[in-house]
Order: sequence, then structure tokens, then C-alpha cells
Amino acid sequence: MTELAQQSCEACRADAPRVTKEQMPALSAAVPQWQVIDDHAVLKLQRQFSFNNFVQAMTFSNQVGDLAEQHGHHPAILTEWGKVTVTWWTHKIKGLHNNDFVMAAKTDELAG
Ligand SMILES: C[C@H](O)[C@H](O)[C@H]1CNC2=NC(N)=NC(=O)C2=N1
Repeated sequence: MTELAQQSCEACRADAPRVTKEQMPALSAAVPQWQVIDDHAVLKLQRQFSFNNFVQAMTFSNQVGDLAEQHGHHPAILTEWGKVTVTWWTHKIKGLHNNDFVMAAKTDELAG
């Protein structure tokens, strides 16, 4: 499998396949700092990033936003003093797609 972070996102389609139970372990292992959460039956990938202050948190949030725009795939971003929580899922399929794991890996690269 090509390094997740080097992959590109497929166009989001309503009939795109969700990540299967069988595929989940290998994909999760590739982004070990992310949690798969069940949000009212919608599976999502979530990670919290820590910073020294609000300005650093805001800067990172904007970088994630730019990344999202660049790839046409968008997360939920919660920006707090010293913390940013990023949550990836695919709205169109109400669940997790390979794109979400790709974007999580790219987000990790941003954070360094
Ligand atoms: C029209 C636009 O390309 C689509 O609505 C894209 C935008 N970004 C997206 N981001 C995410 N996470 N899921 C989507 O289904 C999605 N769809």
C-alpha cells in the first residue's frame, strides 16, 4: 500500500464504499495516534493536537483548513487554547472512506 500520506483523495461520491471491518485494522495501524469514534452510528477518525497557546492552535487549524481545501475533503476542527481536535469522516457516505485515513496521515505530517 502506498504510504497513506502520499495518496491522493478520490472524489467524494454518495455511492463510494465505506472502509470495511476487515480493512479497518491495517488503516488504523497506519495512523496510530487517531481514534475511530462512533458518533451516532457515524464512524469518524479523531485526534487531539497539543500546542503552547491559542495562536499556535489557530495557526495549525488554518493549515489543516488549507490542506482540506487543497484536497477537496474537509474535517471538523475544534480550536481551543493549546488544543486542536481534528475529526475526519466522509459526509456523503456518513462514515469512513479511505480518503479519511489519507487525510489523517497528511494531517500528522502537518503537525510534524
Ligand atoms: C461538493 C464538494 O466537493 C463535496 O461536498 C465534498 C466537500 N468536502 C467533503 N468533505 C468530507 N469530509 N466529506 C464529504 O463528503 C465532502 N464532500
